Amino acid sequence: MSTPIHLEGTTLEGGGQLLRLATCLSALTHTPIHITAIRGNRSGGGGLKAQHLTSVQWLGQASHARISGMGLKSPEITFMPSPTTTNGGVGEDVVIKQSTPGAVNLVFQAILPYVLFRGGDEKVRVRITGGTNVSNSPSYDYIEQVLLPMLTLIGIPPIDAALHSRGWSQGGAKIGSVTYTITPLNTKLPAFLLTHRGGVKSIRATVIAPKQYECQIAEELDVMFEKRESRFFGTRDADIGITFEDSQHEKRFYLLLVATTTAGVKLGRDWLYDQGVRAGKVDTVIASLVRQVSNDLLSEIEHGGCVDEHLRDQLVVFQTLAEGRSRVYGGERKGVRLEPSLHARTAHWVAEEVVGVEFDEDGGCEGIGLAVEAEEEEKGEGRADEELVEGLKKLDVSA
Ligand SMILES: Nc1ncnc2c1ncn2[C@@H]1O[C@H](COP(=O)(O)OP(=O)(O)OP(=O)(O)O)[C@@H](O)[C@H]1O
Repeated sequence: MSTPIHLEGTTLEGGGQLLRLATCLSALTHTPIHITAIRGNRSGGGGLKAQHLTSVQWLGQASHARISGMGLKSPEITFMPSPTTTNGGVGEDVVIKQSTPGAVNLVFQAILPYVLFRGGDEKVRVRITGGTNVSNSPSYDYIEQVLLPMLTLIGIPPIDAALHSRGWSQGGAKIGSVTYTITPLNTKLPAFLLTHRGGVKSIRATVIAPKQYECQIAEELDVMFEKRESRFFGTRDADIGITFEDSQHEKRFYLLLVATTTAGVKLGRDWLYDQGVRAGKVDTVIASLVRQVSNDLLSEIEHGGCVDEHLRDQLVVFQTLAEGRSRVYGGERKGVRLEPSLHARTAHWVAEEVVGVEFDEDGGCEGIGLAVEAEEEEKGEGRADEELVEGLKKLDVSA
């Protein structure tokens, strides 16, 4: 087996995304890696948290990897996937349990490319428990309204999302659960171009907050939309929808705004306010929530790019694995191209180190054209593995 590629975990963003992307690419391409100073740029000493352990453990089982260094707070791991191709997909039902409200969608982010590119004839239902609305991670609502439609736009078979219950880390930890139904790819993902944005044709607001504030938040949103209509929609008629859900706790205020363009592009921005509201301060919290999220969405619309800040780094893995040159236009300000976020630059770096692709300044990348393993089996290189599928069906991480 070749010497593992070394990745220094404090590079650029230096958080958990570096670990997730590196292990996923390693598992898919059978490339051994060694990551040191894991999450070294995070406060509290870094190292593996439960959510990271869950993802690495699942990918390790799926790729028959030998892993050393697994454990809570561990600062380094070596991940050595089996060099032999295995086939047969990951099974039809995958259940990943977290006993804390660790972000469901960061686990999903880690394993989705593996499920897609591993191939297989059957749809895969992935049920993950944990937090569905957790700060600094994609919420269930963002995944359902932004990431999944954008993946369909770039050529991934539509993925269905079903929310069984919400999971929160604030207002008393509550474990939620989600099922994503994924159709694995049956051939290489062709290169994609996300370069034409189109004009904004509709905006949808998703509000999750204590029931008694429903009317007040709706009014605040109405006033904001009226003031900013021409900045959002230009000369087009405004098409606005607001949905409200009771968050059932004073510490849970969430707002997501998603713009849909004439080219089918989705741009989203959100904020989870989970600090608790001091007596007499609820007006300020609601006003800040609406102002902050609408400012963020406006700035995403005004740069003219085809991805919002968060989606940009989440598409890097698909550019890397597609066949041919994919390009994602990230927008510009005052005639100057917008720099990718630190998360996006970190993802570029990881992909460059692990599989040798190169990202250019225009958001372009020649992908490696990863063959789905079902294709390889037809050529006689794969082998079915019932035992593995059984193991992956249930992963229960109670760390
Ligand atoms: N509001 C949001 N909406 C959508 N995606 C988000 C949002 N906030 C963060 N993300 C995405 O979540 C991922 C967070 O990665 P990051 O390394 O910061 O998290 P992490 O694994 O929790 O690690 P750490 O605990 O080390 O911060 C990135 O892909 C980022 O784009």
